[in-house]
Amino acid sequence: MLEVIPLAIPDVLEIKPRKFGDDRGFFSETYNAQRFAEAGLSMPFVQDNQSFSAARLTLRGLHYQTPPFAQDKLVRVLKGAILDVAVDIRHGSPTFGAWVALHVSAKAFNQILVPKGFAHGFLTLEPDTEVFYKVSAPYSGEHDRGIRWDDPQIGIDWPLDGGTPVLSDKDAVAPTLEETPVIFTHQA
Ligand SMILES: Cc1cn([C@H]2C[C@H](O)[C@@H](COP(=O)(O)OP(=O)(O)O[C@H]3O[C@H](C)C(=O)[C@H](O)[C@H]3O)O2)c(=O)[nH]c1=O
Repeated sequence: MLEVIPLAIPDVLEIKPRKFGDDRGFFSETYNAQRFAEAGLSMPFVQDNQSFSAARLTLRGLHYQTPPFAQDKLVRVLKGAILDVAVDIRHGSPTFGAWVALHVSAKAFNQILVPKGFAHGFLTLEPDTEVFYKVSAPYSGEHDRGIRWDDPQIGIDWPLDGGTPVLSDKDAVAPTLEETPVIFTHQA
């Protein structure tokens, strides 16, 4: 019922729920707490988010919330496609400052699980892209933090093809990882 594939940073997972197709179309349980628990994923999702980005090359991120409002995120695309990126910001992690990316799209019907301790962002690859994601802690504006999408020390290879990303004012002035205090530490 659930395919779980660790990415290059194995804490970050690709998830593929089962899809039941028939003459009408398809049905899928896109989230099932029991199935997730059976796969060792028992984070308690408490909030659903949805964002719509009209322009291709809209870039949202890199974001995270500080404890006690740190969030695990289960991200999928209802319409269009994104390159979804997770950056390990756990001090002491062997992959601290490293990033991993996954193409997530309505067509692929895949999801990405980004755990606490990672900064998260995505670049839309098509216009009118709609992203839906579950988070394991409620929003808290005062705990909402960002890191530069183009931090040279992280070096994310965003597929901009020479284009300029559409950014929020907040994301345009985010600090670098180096300028960010220690918030998460790696639990070996
Ligand atoms: C995230 C969030 C935002 N808001 C309000 C705050 C702002 O007035 C407005 C837009 O927020 P923001 O510009 O932070 O939205 P995004 O740039 O899409 O941020 C999100 O996108 C990146 C990819 C993430 O990983 C985070 O989930 C989240 O930070 O919605 C809420 O009321 N609740 C929320 O949970």
